[in-house]
Amino acid sequence: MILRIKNLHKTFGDQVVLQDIALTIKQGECHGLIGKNGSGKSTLINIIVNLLPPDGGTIELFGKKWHDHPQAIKKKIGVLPEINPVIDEFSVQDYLEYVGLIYGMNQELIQSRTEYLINYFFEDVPSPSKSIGQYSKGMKLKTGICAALIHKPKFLILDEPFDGLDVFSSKNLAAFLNDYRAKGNTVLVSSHDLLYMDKIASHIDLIKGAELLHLAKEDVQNNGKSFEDEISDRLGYKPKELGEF
Ligand SMILES: Nc1ncnc2c1ncn2[C@@H]1O[C@H](COP(=O)(O)OP(=O)(O)OP(=O)(O)O)[C@@H](O)[C@H]1O
Repeated sequence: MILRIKNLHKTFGDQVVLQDIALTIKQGECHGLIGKNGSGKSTLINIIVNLLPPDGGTIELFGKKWHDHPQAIKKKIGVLPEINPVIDEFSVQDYLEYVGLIYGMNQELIQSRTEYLINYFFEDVPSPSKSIGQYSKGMKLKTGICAALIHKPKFLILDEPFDGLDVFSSKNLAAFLNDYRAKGNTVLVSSHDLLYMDKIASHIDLIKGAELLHLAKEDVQNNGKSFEDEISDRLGYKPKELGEF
């Protein structure tokens, strides 16, 4: 088992954001986490990756709890959090090297992985003399995605990775994630992009009213409705009356 969550609760003040959440993710699955703005996707991801404490419940990654085995868990997961932690003063290459060194990788491996990831995710190789702070939002996002992958994590967790990528980069990321999963790795991705969720997810987890609903991908696809319509119906999306503006 890659991830097992039981009875998870989280409140901010008197706002219940996550209530009695259960989630099991097995090796080789790709879970798409979907929910409206403010539904709790980033809160759930932040709790899973130990950036935020839950108010109750248990979380096990690779059969281990965070407080017992923090280093062992960290080595096996790769994370793009909602707030992308790139260091603006570094070049893209230096930042990836820095992250690789934190994972204890040797220079040769860092260099070959950096080369591969930059060639795959970037249209042009970023200038080593240009700092990340001088790049666009999409370029920073790509740097964050590369950093999450540098140590080839067994469990990749990406919070809204398609939010800011151009169409070609989004297609490349989707293809990469499908291949990564096919190689036996496991993926959790939150996104509002239902097109890509349909393309990459083997399982769908919907946050609705602080609860997590689990949908089998085949059920969403096989009932005659489009993926988008099915998800919208499940979330209870009702178009607003336009009225007079
Ligand atoms: N530090 C905090 N203090 C108080 N409330 C918070 C805090 N962080 C999140 N919230 C609230 O928790 C709820 C869930 O927020 P979260 O960022 O997890 O939603 P989300 O589903 O990721 O939203 P989006 O799709 O807009 O990124 C929101 O109502 C938000 O205002």
